[in-house]
Amino acid sequence: MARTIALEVLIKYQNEQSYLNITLNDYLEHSRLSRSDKDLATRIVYGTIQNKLYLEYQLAPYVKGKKIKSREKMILLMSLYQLIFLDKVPDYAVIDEAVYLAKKRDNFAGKFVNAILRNFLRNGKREIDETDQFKKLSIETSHPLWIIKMLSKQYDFETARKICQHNNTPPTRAARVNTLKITKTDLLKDENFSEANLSPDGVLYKAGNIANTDYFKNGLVTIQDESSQLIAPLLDPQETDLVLDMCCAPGSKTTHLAAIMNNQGKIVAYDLFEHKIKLVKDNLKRLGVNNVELHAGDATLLKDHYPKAVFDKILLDAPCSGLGVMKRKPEIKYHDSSAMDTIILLQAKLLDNAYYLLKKGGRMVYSTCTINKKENELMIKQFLEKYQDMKIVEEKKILPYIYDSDGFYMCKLEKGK
Ligand SMILES: C[S@@+](CC[C@H](N)C(=O)[O-])C[C@H]1O[C@@H](n2cnc3c(N)ncnc32)[C@H](O)[C@@H]1O
Repeated sequence: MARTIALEVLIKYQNEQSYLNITLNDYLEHSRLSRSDKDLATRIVYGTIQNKLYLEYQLAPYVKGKKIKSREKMILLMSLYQLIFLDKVPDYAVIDEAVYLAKKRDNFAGKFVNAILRNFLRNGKREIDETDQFKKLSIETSHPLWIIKMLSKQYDFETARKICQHNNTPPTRAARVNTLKITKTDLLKDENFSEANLSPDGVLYKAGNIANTDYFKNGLVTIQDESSQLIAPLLDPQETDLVLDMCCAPGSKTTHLAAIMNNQGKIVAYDLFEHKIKLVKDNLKRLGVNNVELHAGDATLLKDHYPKAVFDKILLDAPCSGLGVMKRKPEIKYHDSSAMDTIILLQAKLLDNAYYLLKKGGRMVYSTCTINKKENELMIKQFLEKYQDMKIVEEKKILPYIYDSDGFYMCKLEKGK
């Protein structure tokens, strides 16, 4: 049953380009799987997508010149993932289940899948036969060649290798203490929590999914990566400030800003999508936040809705390519690189709006969860060329392998008086 669900999620992802985490959670919530079967389905789904190019490379010699339906191909990829990467699952169980899934549609497909998987077991894994170091790393770590080349050019090959290898390791379970409801000292009395590596408000949870605990349900903690937890403190909002959060959903940083402000002052928060505003509302309620005025709206048009220079502080946590979070969201690796041009234009427009609305002497933070310099350092360089009364106060970049956290960029800027 775990594999049936894994296959359905993978096919939906493939056909609809859906988000893996949302689709998987949806299927798991409506299933009757045991905890351990849910874990297995999760590992198969994430592992197959995380290692997709490598698995396709392993499959290639067996399907060369043959017509293969996309459903059968997915069954083969997820079975190869289990045979290669999961030690505790017996080979015969993987093959039996694969044949069962394939046969559901047609008997011949069952025989085809059986023959390929048994051949693979006889021959074993293929060594990567590639002399070009970029192509080799691309197959080895299942990152498209354009990402390997981009990271190698912007950093260097060794750094690109470390980033891509790290992206295939399991993510940490980081959470943020909600200081509106509990102190970190009190939370750490439960030994399932330990100190985080990087964020002063962060903790790590050792006992499974924190979302299922009363700590989470009662709003004492919230799930947030450690790098992301550095952004609200960098803005340093005060209890008397009027703060604008331009792209707020699902509200991780809005609620962090509110906690730092002790629920005082006011945060005006926007996000483009109505359905995401609902997620923010739920988080505000769960975490006991009550100083936020929430709007669904396009933040590239805010200049038309507010007078110039009204906000003391502005957070622009911009939509981005997400290349810093490929470990937690492996499907990002396979997004079309051409989407980047549209994102860059959007980021520049949002920055124009932030500039217009920031008070003289006010401070803003521009942040992204990508490590692509065009969306980060270069974006800010162009911004500073355009608005010469802006200056950088502090700039930080976190590569994902350094603290085992998401890759993030954050830049604090000040407007001249
Ligand atoms: C990086 S996410 C924000 C994460 C959020 N700050 C948090 O910490 O939970 C970027 C958000 O920008 C929103 N967005 C995209 N285009 C936008 C626009 N034109 N105006 C406002 N929000 C936008 C997306 O819906 C997405 O929720």
